[in-house]
Amino acid sequence: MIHRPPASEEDFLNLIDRHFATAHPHMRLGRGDDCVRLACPQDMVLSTDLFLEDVHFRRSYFSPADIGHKALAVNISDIAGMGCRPLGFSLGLVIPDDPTLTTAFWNDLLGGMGALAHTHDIPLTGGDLSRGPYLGFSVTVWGTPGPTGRVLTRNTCRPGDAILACGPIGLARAGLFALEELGPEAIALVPHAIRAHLRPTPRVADGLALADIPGVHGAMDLSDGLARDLARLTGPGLGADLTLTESALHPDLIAHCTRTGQPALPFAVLGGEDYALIATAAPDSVPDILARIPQATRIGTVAATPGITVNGQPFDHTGFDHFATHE
Ligand SMILES: Nc1ncnc2c1ncn2[C@@H]1O[C@H](COP(=O)(O)OP(=O)(O)OP(=O)(O)O)[C@@H](O)[C@H]1O
Ligand SMILES: Cc1ncc(C[n+]2csc(CCOP(=O)(O)O)c2C)c(N)n1
Ligand SMILES: [Mg+2]
Repeated sequence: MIHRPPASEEDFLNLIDRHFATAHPHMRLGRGDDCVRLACPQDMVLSTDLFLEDVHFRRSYFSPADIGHKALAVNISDIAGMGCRPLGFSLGLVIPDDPTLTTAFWNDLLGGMGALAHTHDIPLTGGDLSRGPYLGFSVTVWGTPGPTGRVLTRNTCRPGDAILACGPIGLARAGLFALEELGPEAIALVPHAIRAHLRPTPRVADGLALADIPGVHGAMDLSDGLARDLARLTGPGLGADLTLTESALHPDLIAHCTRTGQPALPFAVLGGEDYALIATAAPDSVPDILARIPQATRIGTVAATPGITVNGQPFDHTGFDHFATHE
């Protein structure tokens, strides 16, 4: 039976129960009723993200466990981008009529998701499932601020603020392009880039640390690439002067760009799906930030006029947009 799709909704829900506990201190009443009853703190943040086959992932190079991990990881990353910690999540599933989506497949997928949920000690509080034209996930995750009660937002920086990044820039894009070109074979060439694309790590600890430093003015997670997300961080009327050297980029990104004959810096600035955090901060707080978050790097300065420059040159390409035809 493990090699066939679950036979009924009830079978599916039983499978979910095998991977996710029905009791947790955050739930006063767990899955099984019309609604979950939560034990919530007063101050919460909440976010929803879709994760769709052939838009966000492909089954040809994502393992089932990778799909489960990333569907949840990109959502937890939004909580991290607010400087908060996650508390729980719900899961919407769209499932095509496909004999290869066996119980074994779902066990692996829910196992990948469950392992990440376990890492962050967050319960699956409920969800919904339906037949549909292709495989898709809608995850809603919520969280709460850290001990200081501070939430980091966008549109809160001033000209002259430092721009910082926690996590590699552009690496996941190198992984995506290598996988799209070569399939799973790409792992031998650029293993870190492949992992960055398939298994992003939500940077919850970094976000909480940023929220704890008064000089930090704002933050967000980087999903559409610096070229598109920087303007969202600074808000209208401001821009970003980036100072980036190739030596600051990950060697796998350089290897991918060298092999495919393209300049590495623009590739990195366009890069999407890194789920790094970007933050703005008063310049005099940068040493404190770098001391407390050693993996953070300063990548530039907030400019008083809109637009992005990279090492003094205007950067006119835009990053990822679901509705644009070109990057
Ligand atoms: N269908 C929708 N209905 C209402 N609000 C939406 C809808 N889609 C997006 N939004 C809101 O628009 C804002 C930007 O959404 P978006 O999904 O681009 O978030 P993001 O954090 O910038 O990207 P990502 O989700 O990739 O991290 C969010 O506040 C989101 O809640
Ligand atoms: C098959 C395939 N084609 C293209 C991409 C690239 N991609 C898809 S969504 C996105 C931005 C983040 O998503 P969202 O804005 O929905 O949160 C990016 C960069 C991919 N991952 N897989
Ligand atoms: Mg986000």
